[in-house]
Order: sequence, then structure tokens, then C-alpha cells
Amino acid sequence: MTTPFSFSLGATDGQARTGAITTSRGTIRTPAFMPVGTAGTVKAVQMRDVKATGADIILGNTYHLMLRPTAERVARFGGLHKFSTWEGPILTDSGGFQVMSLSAMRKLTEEGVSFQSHIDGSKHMLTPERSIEIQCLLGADIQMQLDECPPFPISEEASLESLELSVRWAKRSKAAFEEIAGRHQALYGIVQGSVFPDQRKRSAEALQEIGFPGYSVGGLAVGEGREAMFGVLDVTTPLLPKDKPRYLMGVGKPLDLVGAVERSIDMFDCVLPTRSGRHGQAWTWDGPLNLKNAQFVDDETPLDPASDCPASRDYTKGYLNHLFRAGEYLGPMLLSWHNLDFYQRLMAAMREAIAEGRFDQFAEEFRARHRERKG
Ligand SMILES: Nc1nc2cc3nc(NCCc4ccc(CCO)cc4)[nH]c3cc2c(=O)[nH]1
Repeated sequence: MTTPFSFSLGATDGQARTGAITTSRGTIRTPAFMPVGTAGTVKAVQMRDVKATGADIILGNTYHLMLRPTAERVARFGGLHKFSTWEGPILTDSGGFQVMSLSAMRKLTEEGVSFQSHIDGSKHMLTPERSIEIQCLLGADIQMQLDECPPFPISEEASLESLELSVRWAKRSKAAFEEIAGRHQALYGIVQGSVFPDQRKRSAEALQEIGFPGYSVGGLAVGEGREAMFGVLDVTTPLLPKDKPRYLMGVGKPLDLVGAVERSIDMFDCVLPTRSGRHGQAWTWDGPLNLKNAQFVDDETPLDPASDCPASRDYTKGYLNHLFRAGEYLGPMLLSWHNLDFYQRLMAAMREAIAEGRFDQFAEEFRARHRERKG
């Protein structure tokens, strides 16, 4: 582990930009989409196929892995890369968001958050220090501070209190990280402040005071809606250092990705391609398709003949329709694989458009073609 973490800017086109994040386990081409591998697996897709779609980095979750199989057991197996056979960079979320959205009996104090496991009811505590310890046991290349993701909507007062707690936890996370992490690993601060511009400014400035090699924009994709999310990005990304990666957490649909790249976001993660794939939803350049729909029963065309992904090229929509109607495992496997490939082809097309100075035209054409709803 010698190569230190670094980010280099490539082309810019308006606020959109390409770049490269160098890590000891490989380079991440940005703008990048990270497939979600919550419990050490990108659900229903083998890591070699995830790699073949073009993904440079995947996401893992502190919350899930600390509960099962525990971070200590993953460390005994040589870390999450060896355990899961994913050899490229891994980014891990710090657990706070998942505690609030999944666990029971949660109690949040200055010290951290205590909770009961959604799996077996066992009691656990996450503090900034313990979250960093877990992310280091997993061997994550890019780690997240422990933060509080406030619910939406939230009052201005409550949002400010939450933001201030996350800043204090950012300090503690960085101190713990500097104690035990390697030079090849990086810790991101997470900007909060809900939908309040002055609070987003306050959070961004406080985090830069502390100093991080990358910044996540948190507190979004929590039901605020696309326009409010873009509005927050409009006021937040200009406050962040241009020479450091910006990561928009939990986002999103294809139209969200295009709009966020337009607002100088470099990194994304979302469960949507895999979760919706497991339920029969295929994402395409023209928008989403529900392959269980009767219209596909006799459809002899593949999802995308132009793709080199077998799931997109070698199977008819009629076959996929059959697999889902029959409840066959291969359905969720193929559609998760196709959706991840589509997301990577969208990211590659955006990187290319930015490099060629035609991102505006790309975004306009994509928005005209990609119909999220029929009609
Ligand atoms: N540490 C940290 N992690 C986060 C993860 C997030 N993930 C989201 N949104 C995900 C929303 C999301 C959930 C489910 C689906 C699939 C629907 O079929 C898509 C998006 N917002 C998020 C905010 C934070 C945050 O502030 N801090």
C-alpha cells in the first residue's frame, strides 16, 4: 500500500468536470458511479461481472458488515477486498444513515448512536471512533466520517443542531482516522444543512477548516425531490474546493446523475440499478421498462444490442419477461447486471461528452429521450 490517495482534474465543461482518483488499488474515472455492495456483495451479480461493466469502485456498508459477519471476522479473512474478491477500491459508508433507516431502539447522544440490530435485536453502539475502526478493519480505501443525516422535512433549528453535531463528529472521525488508517486511505467529510443555503455554507466551511481530501454532500435523496436537491447542489458545490472530489450520497436515477454532474458532482452511489433490477425494472436510454409487463411477452428484441454486456445483448425481453413471471433466479441476476452496465455506459458517455466540450448538448439530448414516465 504505497500509492497515496490523490485526485487530478481532467477536462471541465461548464461546471461539469472529469477527473481521476488514484488509490493504491486502482484509479477511479470520474464522474463515477459506485455499485452498492452493502453486505460485501453487489446483490445477484458476481464481482468479475461488476468489473466487466466498467465499475472502478464499489460501496460497502459499515452498518450491515458490523452486524454480520462482524468487522473483526472480515479482518480475519484479510479484509473486505479478499473476502468478497473485489480487487479495486472500496468506499464504505459510516453507518449513521443506515442505523436511522434500518435499526430499532435508536438512541442518539453526543457520544454516538446506540441501537438494536434489525437482524437479531442485539445491542450496538456506533461512535465516530468505532466507525473508523470498523472501516479500517474492513480495509476501505475511502472512508466516511460518522455523521447524522437529518430527516426531511426538518425545522431550521433542528437542522442546525444536527449539522453542528456532524461537524463535531467530523473532528473526532478525523482524529481517529489519523491514529489508525494508512497513508493510502482517505477520509471524506460529509456536508449537511438540509435544504437551508446558509447552513450548507456553514457546514462546508466548518469541514474545510478541519480539512479533508474529499467531500460528500449528505442529507439529500431523503424525499426532498429533484428540484430541491439540485437547488442544494447549486449553493453547495461552489463552496467546496475544486481540486477535491465531491460525492453525492445515495443518488440516483439517470436524470439525477446527469443534473448532478452538471452541478460538478464527481461520485455517486445508489441501490436503484440493482434493487429495481431484482424487481423487473430495466433502465435504458429511453427510460425505465417494467419487463413483467404483458407488452413484452412476445418481444424478441434484446434490451440493448449495442452493449457488450451479455445481459443487455444476448437475451430477448420476452425471455426476461418469462423469467420474472416464472420467478426464476436468472431474472434478477440478468437485470441487475444489465442495469449496472447501463449506469456505467451513461457515466462513460458523460465523461466523453465533458472531455469533448459537448456536455450541454449531451444533457439536452438525454433529457429529451429519457422518459421516466410513459406519455
Ligand atoms: N453517511 C451518510 N450516508 C448517506 C446515505 C444516503 N443515501 C441516501 N439516499 C438513498 C435513497 C434511496 C433509497 C432507495 C432507493 C431505491 C428505491 O427503489 C433509491 C435511493 N441519502 C443519503 C444520505 C447520507 C448521509 O447524509 N450521510
